[in-house]
Amino acid sequence: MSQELRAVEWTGTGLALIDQTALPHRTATVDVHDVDTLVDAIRRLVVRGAPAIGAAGAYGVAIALLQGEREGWTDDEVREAVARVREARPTAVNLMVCVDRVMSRFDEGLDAVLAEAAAVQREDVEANRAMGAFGADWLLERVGADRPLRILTHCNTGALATAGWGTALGVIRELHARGRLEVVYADETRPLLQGSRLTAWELVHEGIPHFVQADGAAAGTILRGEVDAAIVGADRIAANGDTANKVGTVGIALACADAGVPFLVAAPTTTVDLATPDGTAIHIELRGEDEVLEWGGVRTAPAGSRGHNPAFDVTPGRLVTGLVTERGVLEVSKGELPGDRLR
Ligand SMILES: CSC[C@@H](O)[C@@H](O)C(=O)COP(=O)(O)O
Repeated sequence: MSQELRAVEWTGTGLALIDQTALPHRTATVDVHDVDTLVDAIRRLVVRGAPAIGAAGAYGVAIALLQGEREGWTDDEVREAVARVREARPTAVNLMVCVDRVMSRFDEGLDAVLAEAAAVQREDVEANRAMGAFGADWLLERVGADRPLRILTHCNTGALATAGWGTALGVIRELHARGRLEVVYADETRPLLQGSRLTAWELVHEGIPHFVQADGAAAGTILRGEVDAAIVGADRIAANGDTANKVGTVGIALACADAGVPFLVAAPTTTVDLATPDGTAIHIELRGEDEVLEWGGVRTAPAGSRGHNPAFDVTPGRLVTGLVTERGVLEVSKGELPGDRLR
């Protein structure tokens, strides 16, 4: 890609968000100047991916301050509006962490808030670049450097899901840049197709060879020996390494464990929630039934069916071969736990 994508951009007066619901067929942006629009954009997945919603939430504090100025809100009303942004989605801890970080500068006013939000964004890109290098080094050392690697990934963890570059997709981009990547198996990622719509779109733009496959194909592809490693992102990682990520992830981890294929999670330390002891304490977002009962606004399941639509699942830490953060790689399944190593 000639110019790095920016899913979340501060324009000087508001946010310009790439509308990820419209991709890959239409490239559009949603302009955000008020809190309701931002909360709606986060809920509808106009902006999505844990680090990207963290960045949007960080700038959300500035949006609330500016709207408050225009509409004569009290400080408490601005804080209430910020709380609505902070709670727009429950699983990705980055949203809460980034909003809280920027709120620590609230009393200093708009310039300080904007400087902190810009730092959140800049540091995320730096973290992604570092993860790319650590993850690629680990894979080439542990999996083998004798031939280019075949990597499976799930959901979208690229520039669209972050402040830039990507987490798991950042490792994949780094392998490609080093000439050590053969092919990517990109799971389509039902029900909202972040894999086939967004990851494949990024891979096409990067010129990275890939197959889009149905989620149900992943375990078979792994067990047939067609994958050297799986790499995914995360929405929240507990102190014991249990990892919440897009629904479907735990099945990939189980297949990898059975096949002896490394299963890596790549996420910045802003996704590690040391206050959460294990995966049972992670709030899993339950989304609307229509997302699984309909496609493109047309009902696909019979009338009378109910839909079960958890947006995420939890992979036990014992199945996580490596957790790649900007601080290096922890071999979680061998007992290198975030709670011990990342405090
Ligand atoms: C770098 S993005 C990491 C995760 O947020 C990603 O894998 C994921 O599960 C995104 O879910 P989404 O519902 O699309 O926001």
